[in-house]
Amino acid sequence: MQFQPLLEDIIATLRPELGRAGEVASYIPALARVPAERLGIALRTCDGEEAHAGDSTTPFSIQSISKLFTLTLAMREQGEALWERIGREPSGNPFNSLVQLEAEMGKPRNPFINAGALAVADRLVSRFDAKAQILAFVSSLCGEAVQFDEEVAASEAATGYRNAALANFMKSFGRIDNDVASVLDCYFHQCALRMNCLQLARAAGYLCRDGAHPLTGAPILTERQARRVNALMLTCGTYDAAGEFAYRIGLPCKSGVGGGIVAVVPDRLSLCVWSPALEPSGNSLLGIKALELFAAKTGLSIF
Ligand SMILES: NC(=O)CC[C@H](N)C(=O)O
Repeated sequence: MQFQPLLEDIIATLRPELGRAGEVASYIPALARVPAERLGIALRTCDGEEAHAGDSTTPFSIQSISKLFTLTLAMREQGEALWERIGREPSGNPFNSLVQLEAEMGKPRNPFINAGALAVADRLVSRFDAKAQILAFVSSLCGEAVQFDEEVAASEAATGYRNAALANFMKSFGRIDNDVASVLDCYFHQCALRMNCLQLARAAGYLCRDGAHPLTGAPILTERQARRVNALMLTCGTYDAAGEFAYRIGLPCKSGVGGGIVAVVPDRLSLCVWSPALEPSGNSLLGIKALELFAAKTGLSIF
């Protein structure tokens, strides 16, 4: 398949829609300043072929896409024990919702909502210098040094009242071991990783290769674990829009409020789209359309 002209065609088709609809996330002040009129797409196949178009090398804040990488680190470290603290069911609620946590005694529904990612961050903070580990891991996956955007991390820390509430609430149920401040610091930094579409398409490559490192082939996860991360992405990776994503796109996806979405075609390729204007559930509006076009034009889907 000729991926480069296909990606260029998707960008050309959607470019006229830039700036027309959706809202850039404004609840994190540093994100509100990102221009909405950006659109990039990149992919990397299992054989190492790459294609990219539009704003595919412009760095952005990966936000909740980071939940993929921290979950992977925690699965590597903890194996099945991780699931004593975190569930595996879609929440059907916004990513930062508090409502289920009380009824479910502080056990988050899944690792991709904020509460779940905070519980994962707690596991990582217990084990090692979590921020350094995350940077080293993600840099290794994409083969380039990635950095935290300290301005975004500070901006989240200054306004992250809901995340602080979620972490404190879980702590009150005895489900967070470390002090809340260090768990939040880890979480705000992982969300503030700055990467571009091409780096993310590379970094997510282990998910289309049965857990093998995208560049070296070394095992990152077992085949079974990789399959399970894909299952969680499909059911929980795009919050309360997961059903709509499965219906329209049919691929495991993980989104972030920075406007990025990573998608996986198992045994074929990993891809990333980016456009900062979001629909109401916090997923990139044109990112969804780009993935929908990609799935329609290639016929690639898990169904
Ligand atoms: N969905 C997201 O990308 C949310 C991440 C964001 N940092 C938050 O905690 O609200």
